[in-house]
Parts: sequence; C-alpha cells; structure tokens
Amino acid sequence: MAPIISIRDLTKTYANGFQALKGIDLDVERGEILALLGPNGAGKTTLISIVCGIANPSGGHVLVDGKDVVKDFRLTRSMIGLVPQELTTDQFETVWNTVSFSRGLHGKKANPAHIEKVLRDLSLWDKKDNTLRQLSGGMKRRVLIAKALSHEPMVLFLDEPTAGVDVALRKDMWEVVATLRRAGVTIILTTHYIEEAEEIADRVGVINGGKLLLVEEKSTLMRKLGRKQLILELSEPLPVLPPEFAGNGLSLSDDGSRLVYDFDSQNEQESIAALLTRLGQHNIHFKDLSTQQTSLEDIFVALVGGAK
Ligand SMILES: Nc1ncnc2c1ncn2[C@@H]1O[C@H](COP(=O)(O)OP(=O)(O)OP(=O)(O)O)[C@@H](O)[C@H]1O
Repeated sequence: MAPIISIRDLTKTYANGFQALKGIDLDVERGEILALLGPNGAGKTTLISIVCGIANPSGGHVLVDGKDVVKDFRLTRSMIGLVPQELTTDQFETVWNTVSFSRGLHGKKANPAHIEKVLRDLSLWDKKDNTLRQLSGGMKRRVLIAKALSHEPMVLFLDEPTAGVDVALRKDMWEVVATLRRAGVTIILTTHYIEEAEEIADRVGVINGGKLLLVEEKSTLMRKLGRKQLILELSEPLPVLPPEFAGNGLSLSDDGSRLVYDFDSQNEQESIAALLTRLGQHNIHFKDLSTQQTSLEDIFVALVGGAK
C-alpha cells in the first residue's frame, strides 16, 4: 500500500535566511509508530509544521494520502491530528465541550457517538463533565489527544508527548499510544527521550541540523549500529593479555580476572566462535560469560555527535 505520508526533497529556509530543513526524504507507512529523534533546533517542529500545513515549504513536496499539503491544504489538514505540547484551551470549559468543539473547528458535523468513543478509549469518559482545570496533568494530556482525534484523523502527530512529565505519567502515555496503534492510527512523535523511542516506536528517524541522518526499523538500527561486549570471567587470572590477542577489541581487566571483547553485532557468531576457539588453544579458560549491548542512546549520541 502507498505510504500515508510521502515527503520528497523538502527544504525550509526561514525569512532570516536560516535553512532549517535541507532536503528531507521520508515515507511514513500506514499504521506504524515513527519516532523522530533529534536535539534542540534539529528541525523536528519545522518538519511537522509543514506536514500539518502550518508552515510553507521552500522546496520539495509533501503528500498525505496522495494529496499535496499546499495545494489540498484543507483536505490534508483534516486527515491529521496534531497534539501540541501545551494545553491552550479554556480551563473553565468541560472536557466534552472542548473535544466536541475541536471537531467543529475542522469543519466536521457533530458526532456524539465518535466523541464518546474517543473519550472512552482515553479513559476520560467519567471526566466528561469536569472542567479542564479540575483535571490532573495526565488527564489534561489525554484531553489534548482526544481533541486531536475528534475529527477522525488518519495520522496523529505527537509533539514531545511526555516532555516534563513524571515517570508514571510517561508510562501511562505510552499505554495510550499503544492503544491508539492497535486501533490503526498512524503515529508520528517527536521526542528527546531515547527511552521513549526505544519503548514504543516501530521505526526511528534521527534528525539533526535539518537533515534526516537515518530512518530505520528500531531492531535493524540496533543490530546495524549496536555494538556488543562479551565479558569472560576467567578461571585463572592472567598477568597480562597474551600478545597474540592484542588489538581486535580484546582487553584484560586491571585485576586480570576478566577478558572484555568489543565486537560488531553484525558478524557476532563468526567472531565469537573464532575467539573462543583461539582462547582454548592457548589454554585460557573461563568460568562464566555475559554480554552487554549498546542502547539506542549510545547510538544516538554517536550519530548526532558525529554529524556536528
Ligand atoms: N521563524 C523562524 N525564523 C528563523 N529561524 C527559525 C524559525 N523557527 C525556527 N527557526 C530555527 O530553525 C531551527 C529548527 O527549529 P525547530 O523548532 O524546527 O527545531 P526542533 O527540532 O523542533 O527543536 P526543539 O526540540 O527545540 O523544538 C532552529 O535553529 C530554530 O532556531
């Protein structure tokens, strides 16, 4: 099936001459959760604003379900729900009215059954008559999502959904996102939290300095760029690392009790098997072994650091 969002050679130069996007190509598949990771000023908000029709591109184009976001602005905007970071709605309005009104703003006819479903899905139904100021921070965030879903969009953008919230609320939001995904909504979220991308995304895009450095399946990314460490607890400590094992990622701990092998996770089988055989041939035996893997965070820091 054709991607729900198709971005080609997208550029954005602001009026002051600053180039915020430098040729972005990206396809978003239907039903996936894509996390866009990037440091402050990377261009994430600019990219989302263009897709949502809030900002104009300087070059390139964006299609949402095959329709151009500039030429068919109204149509594409109606297919998108945008969840901003801050609640800007009237604090004295009820949850029901706020969410229903939002649907009207998108030019959709009233549909109480849909609003009820959205509120129930987000566990807001028993709060429908509460005013927003009576709600907890977590419930307010849910109202933002309910508003964005009020007009039945195909795609939901979440801009930093858990910025500045506590751990319990963050986990709660991840649950909400997982529920929406099961309902078939395509979700694109921006985040500073690598743990968030690691936890909920199917694919991860890394953006920095207006460029999309990569976009990959999370598991492929970990496999391709992740490095692993094999730690061997030796049966007998070694005074020094034998010269024939020097280099190639092998090192001996200061007390001589452990060998640490840094290896590329892509060709792990071959290299580990070869190493263990070689160690055995040199009468180096071990009593235990364990492995450690780089996190997405390590990968991200390496990528963004390297791009500067
Ligand atoms: N209206 C504007 N005029 C000039 N430069 C701008 C304008 N809006 C944003 N920028 C610049 O464009 C770059 C990208 O900004 P953007 O808000 O897209 O980044 P971001 O990745 O969303 O960052 P953050 O995580 O801090 O929100 C930044 O350097 C920013 O200062």
